Amino acid sequence: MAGTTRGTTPVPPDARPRLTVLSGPSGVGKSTVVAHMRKKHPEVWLSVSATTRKPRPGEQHGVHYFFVSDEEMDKLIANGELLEWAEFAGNRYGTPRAPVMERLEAGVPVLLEIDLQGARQVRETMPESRLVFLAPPSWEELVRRLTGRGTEPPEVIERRLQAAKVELAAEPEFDVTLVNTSVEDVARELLALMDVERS
Ligand SMILES: Nc1ncnc2c1ncn2[C@@H]1O[C@H](COP(=O)(O)OP(=O)(O)OP(=O)(O)O)[C@@H](O)[C@H]1O
Ligand SMILES: Nc1nc2c(ncn2[C@@H]2O[C@H](COP(=O)(O)O)[C@@H](O)[C@H]2O)c(=O)[nH]1
Repeated sequence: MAGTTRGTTPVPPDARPRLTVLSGPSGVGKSTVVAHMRKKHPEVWLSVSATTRKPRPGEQHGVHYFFVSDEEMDKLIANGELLEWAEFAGNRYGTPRAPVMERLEAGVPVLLEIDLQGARQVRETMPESRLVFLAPPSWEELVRRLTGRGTEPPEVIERRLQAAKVELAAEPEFDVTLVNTSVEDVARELLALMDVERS
């Protein structure tokens, strides 16, 4: 499903970077922050998830997501190929396991951008991971961002906002909270947390 890092020398477990998980309600700005940080630090490897959601205009298979059918997702789950997976607002999403493990073994800093349910699964299976919660400056601003993005119809926005209430209540489960007031500031803080850049 994705490229490999075959040929690289494995880094001893103690010297490997911790897996970083970025979660937060839909529309808070996770993708925007990650795109900003990777412009300056493309060496941070962002996992490409599989999803049953239909592509938005401009989204490319293998770049933004692996867009799969329900049957293909069933197989990925049944074959144990996903590190975690969840149903979110009517679609399924999951993290392909092998590419993540290969990068970590090669000493590459790895970032997952996933929902709360996925973050909880990673906490269970990889307790050494760092869980970062991205919070909006306010509820009103979250609604403004999600609506203003213009990618979902009103009924989907409503589902995502219902999920957002649950996600916001789970903030204390995370190791760190960053408030997305400024994309530049949050990207810098995330890079510092990942030991990629000093703050
Ligand atoms: N700090 C910010 N200030 C103002 N607008 C922002 C900020 N960060 C992101 N946005 C805007 O908010 C909208 C949602 O951002 P984005 O798509 O990155 O959210 P997301 O958390 O990745 O959402 P989803 O979980 O649904 O994929 C976008 O239109 C983006 O430009
Ligand atoms: N548990 C997982 N959640 C994922 C994964 N990939 C993305 N996501 C999260 O889903 C929602 C909706 O994403 P969208 O692209 O449809 O707006 C958002 O919270 C993502 O972070 C995954 O592999 N596992």
